[in-house]
Amino acid sequence: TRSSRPQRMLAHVKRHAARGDPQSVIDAIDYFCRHKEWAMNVGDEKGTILDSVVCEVSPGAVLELGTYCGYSTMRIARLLAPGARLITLEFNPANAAVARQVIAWAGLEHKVQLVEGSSGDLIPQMREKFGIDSFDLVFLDHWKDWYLPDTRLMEELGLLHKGSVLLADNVICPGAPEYLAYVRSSPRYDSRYFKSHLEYTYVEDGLEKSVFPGASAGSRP
Ligand SMILES: C[C@H](C[C@H]1O[C@@H](n2cnc3c(N)ncnc32)[C@H](O)[C@@H]1O)NC(=O)c1cc(-c2ccc(F)cc2)cc(O)c1O
Ligand SMILES: [Mg+2]
Repeated sequence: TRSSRPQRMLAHVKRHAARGDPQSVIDAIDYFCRHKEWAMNVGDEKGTILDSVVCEVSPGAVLELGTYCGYSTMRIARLLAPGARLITLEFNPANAAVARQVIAWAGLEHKVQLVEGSSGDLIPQMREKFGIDSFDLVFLDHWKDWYLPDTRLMEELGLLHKGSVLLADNVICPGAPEYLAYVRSSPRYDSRYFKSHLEYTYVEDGLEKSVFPGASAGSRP
């Protein structure tokens, strides 16, 4: 049967990127998406904003929702300190299979735990299955109407601590209006919008960075 776009992207990586060189894998995917076939990676423009937030937070524990082909997984993992961990969740098995190979080609598999399944099912298992107490950084890039329920779930499970940072892709395109309204209005978050463009296009999009000041915030009279 005909190959999928993620499979063609992986073939392009294997042909043009150097094993063990994350930047060359990132560059190969950006080239493929800009000059051959558009794909929904966070991309190079929003990717530099993601990089700057990762460097600023220098997280010990990161959660990514929506791996897709592993592009943002690599952008984050390549910047992590030794011993820091990135858990990424992907519920489409075909996408997960491509992402595993992309991450391995970049030589980052020892920093990344890719788990197949739905965020709604897996987030409640973070402690028992992965020994994670809380996350310093969460990158939300899965179904856009799951951003809010999953954020509420992480709050309720105590997976966010004072200073935890939520970084959400696509808050304009395709858009996550309920999530935006929540993080921008809730006294529980200090939220800031980083204006950019939809990956590989001139359409407006951006990232919303929301810092969780702590469970006590917003509950004081
Ligand atoms: C949702 C996808 C990304 C991946 O997320 C996995 N996923 C989902 N829900 C869950 C879950 N609940 N748990 C775990 N994984 C989960 C899925 O299988 C995809 O592989 N991302 C997008 O749809 C996306 C779309 C666009 C886009 C923009 C303009 C257009 F004209 C067309 C498309 C841009 C972007 O930047 C995106 O990020
Ligand atoms: Mg996205």
